[in-house]
Amino acid sequence: MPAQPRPSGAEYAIEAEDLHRTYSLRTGWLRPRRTEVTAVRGISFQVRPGELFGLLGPNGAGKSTTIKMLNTLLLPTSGTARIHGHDVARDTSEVRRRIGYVFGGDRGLYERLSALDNLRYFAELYGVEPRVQRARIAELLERVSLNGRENERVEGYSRGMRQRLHIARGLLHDPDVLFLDEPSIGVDPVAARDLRETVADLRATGTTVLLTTHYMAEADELCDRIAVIAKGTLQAIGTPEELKSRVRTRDVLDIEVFGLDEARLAPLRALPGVLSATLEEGAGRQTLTVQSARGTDLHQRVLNALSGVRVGRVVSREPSLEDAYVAIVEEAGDRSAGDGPAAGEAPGARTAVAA
Ligand SMILES: Nc1ncnc2c1ncn2[C@@H]1O[C@H](COP(=O)(O)OP(=O)(O)OP(=O)(O)O)[C@@H](O)[C@H]1O
Repeated sequence: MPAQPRPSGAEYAIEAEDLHRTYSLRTGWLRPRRTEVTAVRGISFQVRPGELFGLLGPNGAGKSTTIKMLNTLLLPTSGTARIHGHDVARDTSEVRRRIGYVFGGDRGLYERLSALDNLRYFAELYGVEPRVQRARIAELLERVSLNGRENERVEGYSRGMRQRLHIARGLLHDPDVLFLDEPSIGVDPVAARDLRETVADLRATGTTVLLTTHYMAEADELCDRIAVIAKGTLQAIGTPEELKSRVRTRDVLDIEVFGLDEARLAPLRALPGVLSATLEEGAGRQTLTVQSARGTDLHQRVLNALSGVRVGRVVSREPSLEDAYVAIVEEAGDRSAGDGPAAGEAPGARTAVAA
């Protein structure tokens, strides 16, 4: 749990109450018509001050839409959200004063300017008082480990350095709540580790963090609690350990395979005792993960079902947060459980097949 939450009059830093959001789209060219996409259908949760809270879910689950409603970029279609007790729709400027928003990727920094000039520019823009700017920028550069590199142009920065600069930018006005939307996307493993340290250090300042990520190891390491969203609704919420306990009664086999076609997963689904099978592709290799009820010795039967497929290492292991996540998302009927990179640091594609 966080060391020293910031004092606040409100019990919760973030409150979402039955949030809904529908997008209206114009489709068709000859005969245009309006269609509606409901991205978020009744999401409620609370985050305590100082908590590091993860929001996980497959592509299209509604994470970004939820964050945009919480950080005032989108109005909810119905429901309410509050930041430290301030309604996001009614007290917009007070909410904006209290939040910072950091998104992954390359947008949002001036390439031809140095890190220092970027921070000076945004400090002006965010109305940081001139007399506190200098000390604040120096403190943030140190906090994100960019001190000593602040006079270099951002165009020469690595992805990891840019992300840490993004975090410094998001903290310039000393927000109570920081939204971190996929901060480690496209960042190499070593830089991702540094980034995680930066995020973990935010705890010591009492900042509340809402983090979205597709990297389960990152969520497991960093988050006090995690909410899993699928199909626009909240499927599970709890500490990483609580979520993992949902699959504690399962056995997991990781099998390295080569050239496995998705169609070959069908016989695996049919095996008695198989609860799920996912195929992850990344860094030139495939890993087949099979979950089964504890005690069902599936090892040989799974290998028989893979006859003709080149098989490498086979590892039997304890269920991880990622296995819990796959189980939760599949229970929600979402077949894209593993969309995007998930287990390690390297981006990979996953195909989930519910048994
Ligand atoms: N501006 C928009 N107009 C229409 N539909 C949208 C818009 N933004 C999102 N959607 C739809 O709303 C649903 C939820 O999208 P959202 O971006 O919130 O999901 P997500 O969980 O953040 O996904 P990802 O992990 O891919 O970013 C999807 O079906 C998406 O296509």
